[in-house]
This record gives sequence, structure tokens and C-alpha cells, in this order.
Amino acid sequence: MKITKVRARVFEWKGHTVTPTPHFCSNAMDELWDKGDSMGTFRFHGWTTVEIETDTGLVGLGNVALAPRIAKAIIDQYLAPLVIGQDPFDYEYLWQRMYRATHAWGRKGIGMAAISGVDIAIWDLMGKAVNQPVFKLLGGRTKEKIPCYASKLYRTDLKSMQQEAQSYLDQGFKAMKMRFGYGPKDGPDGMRENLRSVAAVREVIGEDIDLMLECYMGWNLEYAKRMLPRLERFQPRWLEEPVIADDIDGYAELNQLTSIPISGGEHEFTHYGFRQLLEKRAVSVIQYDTNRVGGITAARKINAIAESFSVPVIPHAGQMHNYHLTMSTLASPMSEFFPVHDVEIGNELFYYLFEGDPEPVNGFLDLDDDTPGLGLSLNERYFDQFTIIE
Ligand SMILES: O=C(O)C(=O)C[C@@H](O)CO
Ligand SMILES: [Mg+2]
Repeated sequence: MKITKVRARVFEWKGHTVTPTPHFCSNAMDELWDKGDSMGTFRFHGWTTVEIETDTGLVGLGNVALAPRIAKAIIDQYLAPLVIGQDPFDYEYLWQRMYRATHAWGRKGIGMAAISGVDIAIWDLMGKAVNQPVFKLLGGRTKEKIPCYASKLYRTDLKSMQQEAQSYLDQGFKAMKMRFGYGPKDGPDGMRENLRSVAAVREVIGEDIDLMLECYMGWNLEYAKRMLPRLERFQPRWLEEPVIADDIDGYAELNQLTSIPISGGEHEFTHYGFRQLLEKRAVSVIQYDTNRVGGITAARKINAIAESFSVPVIPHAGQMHNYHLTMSTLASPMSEFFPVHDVEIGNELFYYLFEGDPEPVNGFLDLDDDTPGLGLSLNERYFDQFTIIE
């Protein structure tokens, strides 16, 4: 089989969106004096799709969620020529070809995200070619079903957060993740608000439900060191991305500070990046996202390294490219799941662009043994709500 064409398309959402309220989610812009619409940088209202065509007529589908127009340009200009004419089953060779050819600028960030989109499409193609789901190519079913946690609970008024938490309990979730709204610039009041929000959610869900806490890089080391001891009594399953992704020593320090496990990795890239995080004991939970980290080819290597460190991998965002990896490794005990709702931050945009994702039942997801590839296709129902760039 030979790759004949790589078609990268940008989908920019032009439909209805919900604007986040102030203090909706702490984030890396919060430390600046003029943060503007701080969550603006971290709203993802566009996507790049990657369709890889072959001389057999089979088409593999991959995707990239970051900086879509740039990802498309990288794929069109640099990556497509490297894979056209090649056999998709040479996935490791093709990954190295893309990684090494773009090494001067592509190792981390959008370069690697673009490689990820092509690599995911290649794995989808391989699954389709042998008529097997991708998780079967990766080692098969290591769990009957995938436990998943509901991930939303942005900071709004506490009553609404409590109602939202209750709705996840009603749907059978045994774990959920909430966001902090306040950080170092918000002083003692903000600190109190952060603690109040965790107390409010804990009050509804009790002690037996796992609660994950998300900072989204909106704190700094000093603030995190003051917050962590105050949060211990809530027994969170983990505290996520307390500081910016480059402060690896900060992660390591925080990870040893209290009984609260520190998680991170959704802004880290390739097995080289994760080796560093693991060797420094910087995180107790790894959260790569397959469509950023280097695709399935890199993610499976990270799973192997993480397994040897006994550090669980719970990928960022859920979604099919992550679910297949989670299903096929004991290193991954669980998946993230973004509930379907109106387009807000953009995490949920996935469901407007793709179809085939499993729906959780009582807090578990399952993958179909009989659907070849990743089981994802483009959802043309909403195409008229996107600007599509070919
Ligand atoms: O789900 C996460 O871990 C994220 O970081 C999502 C992001 O949109 C912040 O809420
Ligand atoms: Mg996160």
C-alpha cells in the first residue's frame, strides 16, 4: 500500500459559542498585568483534520487541535512530501523521517502537533487495512471497559457547580475534574474562593468520588506551595498543571511537598520530554495528548516508559486517539471525558466535527471490537457551521 495524497483541512467554528465568565479557569496568562481576555488564548475553536489517501482507496483520518492554520501549513509544506509514496505500515520510519526532517523547529509545540495528526491518520489507515481496531494493533484489550472521569466544572457560582457535580453523579461517574478560578494575583480572597469551590464540590460528591483539581498553569511555585497544604484535607486524586509546563523543577518540588499527586504533560512532547519528567519525579500522573505529543507512535513509547516507572498515564482530553492507547495498556487506568455541550472553551468542538466517539455509561467507555481503525469519521451535519479551509 502506498500513500498517494495528504489532505489537511482547517475547520473554524463560526456557530454559536458561550463566552466564559471572569475567573472561569485560571491559566498561564493570569500572571501578566494586561491579561486581556485571558482564556482567549486557551479557547480552541478550530481544528485541523488530516486525511491520508492511498492507492488502495483506503483513507486514514487524523487530527490536530492546536493552531490549525499553522498545523495545516506545516503538513502541506513539510510533512506531506515526506510521507507521499511511502507505505503507511512503515510508521516508525515515517515518524523518524518527519521528526528528523523538521528537527530544527519541529521537536516541540506545533511542529510536533502537526506530526501527531499525520501519525494518527497513519494508524487509522493501518487498522482499516487489516480490518482491526487500532487498540488491537497496540496490544489489545487490557480492560473490559475504560473507566472515565467527567471533566468540566469550570469556576462559576458555587450552586451551579454543585448542580453540575450532582449531574455527573446521577450519570454514574465515579470521578470528576474541576477548575480553579483564582491565582496569585487574587490575594487571600482568591485563595479563599479556590478553597470554597473545592469544599462546595466535595460537599455534594462525598469522600468516595475521585476529585481532580485543575490549575491549567495559572499558579506559580510560591502560590502552589501555599495552596497545596490547604488542599490536602480534600484528598484530591491529583492537582494538575500548577505551574507553566517549562518549570519542571517546580513540578518536582511540588510533587514531593504533600500527599497530593501532581499531574501534567498535556503541554509536553515526545518520549524524550516525558523521560525528563519521570526521571525528575516531577509528575505522579502523565497526561500527554496523542494529537500533540507525537501521535500514537510516540505515545506508545511513553506508555512503556511510564509503566517502568509505575506512573499512570491518563491522557488529556479523552477522544478516540487517546482511548485506543488507554484500552491497550495497563499503564493507563482511566480516561478523561469531556461532556458534550455548547461550544465554550472548544474541548467539546470535537463532537461537532467528528462522530464515532463512544458515550460513557455509568462512568465507563467501551470500544468496538469490530470497528476497524480508530472508528472516527467526519461529522458532516455541522459542516455549514464551520469555515473550511482547503
Ligand atoms: O482537560 C484538561 O486537562 C484541560 O487542561 C482542558 C483545558 O481546556 C482547561 O480546562
Ligand atoms: Mg489539564
